[in-house]
Amino acid sequence: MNNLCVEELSVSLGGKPILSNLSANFKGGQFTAILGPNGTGKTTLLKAMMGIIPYKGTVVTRSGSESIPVSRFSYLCQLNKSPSQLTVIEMVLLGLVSQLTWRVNEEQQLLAENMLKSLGLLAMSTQRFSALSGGQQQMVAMAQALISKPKILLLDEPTSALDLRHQVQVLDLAKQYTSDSGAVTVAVLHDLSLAARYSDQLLLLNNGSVVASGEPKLVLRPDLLEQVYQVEVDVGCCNQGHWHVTPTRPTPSYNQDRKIT
Ligand SMILES: Nc1ncnc2c1ncn2[C@@H]1O[C@H](COP(=O)(O)OP(=O)(O)OP(=O)(O)O)[C@@H](O)[C@H]1O
Repeated sequence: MNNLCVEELSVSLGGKPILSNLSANFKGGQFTAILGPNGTGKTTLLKAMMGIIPYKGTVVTRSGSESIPVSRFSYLCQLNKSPSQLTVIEMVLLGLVSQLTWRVNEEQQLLAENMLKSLGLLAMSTQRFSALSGGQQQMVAMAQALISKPKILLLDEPTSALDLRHQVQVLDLAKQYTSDSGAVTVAVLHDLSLAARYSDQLLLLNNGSVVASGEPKLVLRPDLLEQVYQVEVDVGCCNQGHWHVTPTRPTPSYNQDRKIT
C-alpha cells in the first residue's frame, strides 16, 4: 500500500512564512483535492512534497515497508503555455525520461500512443507541441504525467484550461488510474464541485494552514467556505449524490486577515 504523510511542514519563501506546521495524510488508491484561495500555499505544498523547495518538517512516503524514490513521482505543474518544438508524442515520451536510452523502443512508443488514445489525442501525435491550444497542451501534459505509472501523482490545477467534456475525461482518467494502481493522487483544484465529484478526501487550506479535511460533505460547509473564500455560497447535493458549490456574491465585510474558526 502506498502512502504519503506530511508532518509539521513549514515553508518560507523570500523570508515570508507560506506554510506553517501543516500535517496531512494521503492514502494510496485515493484521490485528494487541495482547495483554498489564491496565494494560500497550495502549489507550495505540492512543491514541498515533490522535494523541489526547501522545507522544515517531514514528508514521508511508503510503499509497503520501502520509501518511494522521487523517480516514481509525477508532477504536473500549473499550465504555462510552452513554445517547445518537440512533437506531441515526444512530449509524452519525456514522462519516461528516466527509462529512455538513445532509441525509443516499440513498447515505449506503444505506451505513449495508448496514453494519447485514452485522451483522444492520437491524431495529434506528430504535431508540434507549440502549435496546440492551451487546453490541448494541458491534456498532453497529463499523458506525460501518467505514462511512467507513478506511485505519487501530484497535479496542479490539471483542468484549468479544459472545457467541461475534457475536465471529466482528464479527471476520470486520473481517478481510474488512482484506484487501479493504488497510487497516491493529490490535485489542486479551484472548482469545488468538480473536486467534490472526484475526491475521496478534500484538504482546505487558508493562509498556509489546513482549516478542514475529510470527505467532501464534511468540508464543503457554507459557513466555512464563506469564511475562507469571503464569498457567499449555495451548497447542495443533487439526485446523483454529487455535491455542488455555487458562489453567489462576495461577503459584504471582506476582511483578508479574518481568523478562521
Ligand atoms: N519564489 C517565491 N518567492 C517568494 N514568494 C513566493 C514564491 N513563490 C510563491 N510565493 C508566495 O507564496 C504564496 C503562496 O503561493 P502558492 O503559489 O503556493 O499559492 P497557491 O495557493 O497555489 O495560489 P494560486 O491558487 O493563486 O495558484 C504567495 O503569496 C506567493 O506570492
